[in-house]
Amino acid sequence: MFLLDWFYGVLASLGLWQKEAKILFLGLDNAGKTTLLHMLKDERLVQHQPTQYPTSEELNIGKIKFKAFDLGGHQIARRVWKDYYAKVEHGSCTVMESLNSGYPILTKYYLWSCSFLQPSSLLLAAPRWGVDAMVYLVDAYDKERFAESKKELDALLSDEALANVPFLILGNKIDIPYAASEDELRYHLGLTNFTTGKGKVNLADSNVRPLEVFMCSIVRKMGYGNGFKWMSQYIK
Ligand SMILES: Nc1nc2c(ncn2[C@@H]2O[C@H](COP(=O)(O)OP(=O)(O)OP(=O)(O)O)[C@@H](O)[C@H]2O)c(=O)[nH]1
Ligand SMILES: [Mg+2]
Repeated sequence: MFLLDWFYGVLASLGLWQKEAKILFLGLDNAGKTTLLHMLKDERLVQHQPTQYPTSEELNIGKIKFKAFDLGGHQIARRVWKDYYAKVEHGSCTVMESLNSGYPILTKYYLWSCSFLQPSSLLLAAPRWGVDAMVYLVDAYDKERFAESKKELDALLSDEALANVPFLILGNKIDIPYAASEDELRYHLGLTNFTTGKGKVNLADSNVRPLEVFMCSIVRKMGYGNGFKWMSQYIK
């Protein structure tokens, strides 16, 4: 069973062995979310079109269940991020899906969204999920967009629905010369005093949300493994 051994090895090396987790990949468009997802899934580097519609990848082998949602990072896609991480609240919150756009849209957003998205046909109920961990990707080379990325990150960090969710911030593309350093990225994202420490840091009794920055290059297969290992200690 060489293949299975190899596969267990990959998940174990990422610290995801015997964990069952829903992980959301967010970040601006072009940050590298889909590239990362596919690298985790089958270690293949594939060139992707910008993600138009939410996709999920599920891996089930033995006791491991690893489900990742990749929502796309362009402007319209960002509106539905919340639908994917908000916890189920009392009663049911109606989430609708426009078949045209592929995006589930909360009822209250629906009216003002529709002229943009022009949904025509059936509306389907879609579930809402809580998430176990958040992976937020930033293109460390694209310094002009740090402010935009910070704005979206701040909105996520201040959302009560995510109050206790561990955040792994990945500064991607460090293979490109002049990409930002870790300190630079931390500074521009306003995280200088908010990261909780690498390695094993027990935050269980502290009510502090685990948050850390790791630099990586997905195409070089480096850096993100340490980030996932760090994150996995906080996934129950
Ligand atoms: N140099 C370099 N390029 C990368 C790296 N990771 C991803 N890319 C490139 O960045 C571009 C965007 O990657 P995607 O994975 O499609 O980005 P995304 O976050 O899914 O973007 P949206 O789907 O638009 O939200 C692609 O051209 C990738 O090949 C990296 O580590 N280094
Ligand atoms: Mg994508």
